[in-house]
Amino acid sequence: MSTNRFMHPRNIYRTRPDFKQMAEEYPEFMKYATTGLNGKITFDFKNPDGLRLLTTILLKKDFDLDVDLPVGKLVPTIPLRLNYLLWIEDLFNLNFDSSKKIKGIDIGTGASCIYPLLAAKKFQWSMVGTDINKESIKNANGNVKKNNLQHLIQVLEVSEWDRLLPVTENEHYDFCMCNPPFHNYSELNSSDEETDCAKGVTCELYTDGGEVDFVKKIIGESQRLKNSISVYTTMIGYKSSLGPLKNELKTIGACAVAEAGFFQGRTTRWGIAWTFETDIKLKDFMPNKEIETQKLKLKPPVCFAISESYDSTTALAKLTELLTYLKLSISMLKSKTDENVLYQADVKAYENTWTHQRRKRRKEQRIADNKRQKMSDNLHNDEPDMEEQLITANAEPLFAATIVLRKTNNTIWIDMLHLDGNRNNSYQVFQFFKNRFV
Ligand SMILES: C[S@@+](CC[C@H](N)C(=O)[O-])C[C@H]1O[C@@H](n2cnc3c(N)ncnc32)[C@H](O)[C@@H]1O
Repeated sequence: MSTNRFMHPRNIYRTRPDFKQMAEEYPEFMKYATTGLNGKITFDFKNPDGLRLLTTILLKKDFDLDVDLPVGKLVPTIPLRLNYLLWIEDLFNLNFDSSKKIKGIDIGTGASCIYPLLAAKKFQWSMVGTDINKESIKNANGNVKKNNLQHLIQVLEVSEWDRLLPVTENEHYDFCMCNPPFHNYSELNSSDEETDCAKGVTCELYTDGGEVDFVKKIIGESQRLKNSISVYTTMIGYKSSLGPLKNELKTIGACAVAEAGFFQGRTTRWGIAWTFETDIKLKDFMPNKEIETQKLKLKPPVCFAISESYDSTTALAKLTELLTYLKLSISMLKSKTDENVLYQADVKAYENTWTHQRRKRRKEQRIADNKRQKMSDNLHNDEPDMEEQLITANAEPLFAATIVLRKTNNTIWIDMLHLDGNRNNSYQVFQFFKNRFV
């Protein structure tokens, strides 16, 4: 199923960019692309320099922005950045007159200064972008000047303990936004450890306590700032962070809370918005909801009882291990009604990981070695890659299902519900689980 249709309706990347036209207009594009016998252009998305060039071209072509993306810093994926900004625009359309001059803050603007640049150019919003990294601040300032946007964008260096407070003294803002470092430093392998921010991309993606702690600090500051900012928003990299953050917002008494899903290619990110102003309306943006209801109408369940040698704990551990092994994309589902449900998730497979296991293990080892090499070359980039977003955005999953682990009358069952995709794949994945559990 194409996930492009879950992009924001006004996202121009719902339609794939025309590579032929790009190659004609930007000859350097062909440095990283090849033309097949059928005339089809294939771009080398694995090349970090190519990805940087492609992003620069898209920003020029689609937004008339000249952006310098330095080596060793995050290359921002534009479809995702647009999805987030368009949701914020939706929230303003709900609340403000279109003539209102909007003022916003981007916490952690990065070397690209991508959100302020897009916000200023596309919507004419005034923006303050903050960051803790001196190199990023310098490059961000350079990008603002290059595009003559100094009248709309200000870039501020802040301390790592601050989020909003240094910006908001005596000033009212309409909104704030943030693409936080998602991961916790403790998740870094000790061999990869690189805690010094000056060294590059790691500090853009990692923070003490991960995104939950990072955003909790924003929430804490918002409790002090209250109506100094009309709409607080942030992006989230893990769906599991939504729960704890929404709980935190409940405890501090936010008047309204809304959430969003940003779908692009195989990558999903989430957004949360909150306000303390009683007359501000917020609205969820969950474009995949429609598909969730469609799924309920799908085929009857396929299930099997697992071997009695498993108890609830070992069955759950085994299932989690197998799902990780199969590299399925997983969205956890909460069971509201049935306490016998031990695990419930929507899973999707985009590559066949269940056949030719040995050959695949060797390939994986080679890829892992390459990745480690890249990391030490400081090219590691945890962003959803542009290939996923622009090319495989149209890819159908090979297999999709809801997987449930449940205990009924002392027997543990695995159900595969709402099977979708190729029948053969569904059958093979079913057998894969059955062979390992029965
Ligand atoms: C994931 S990057 C996002 C960069 C850019 N906004 C983008 O979307 O591509 C997170 C950024 O937050 C910055 N950062 C980390 N802690 C910060 C803090 N306390 N205040 C402001 N920025 C911070 C990092 O230096 C990094 O540039």
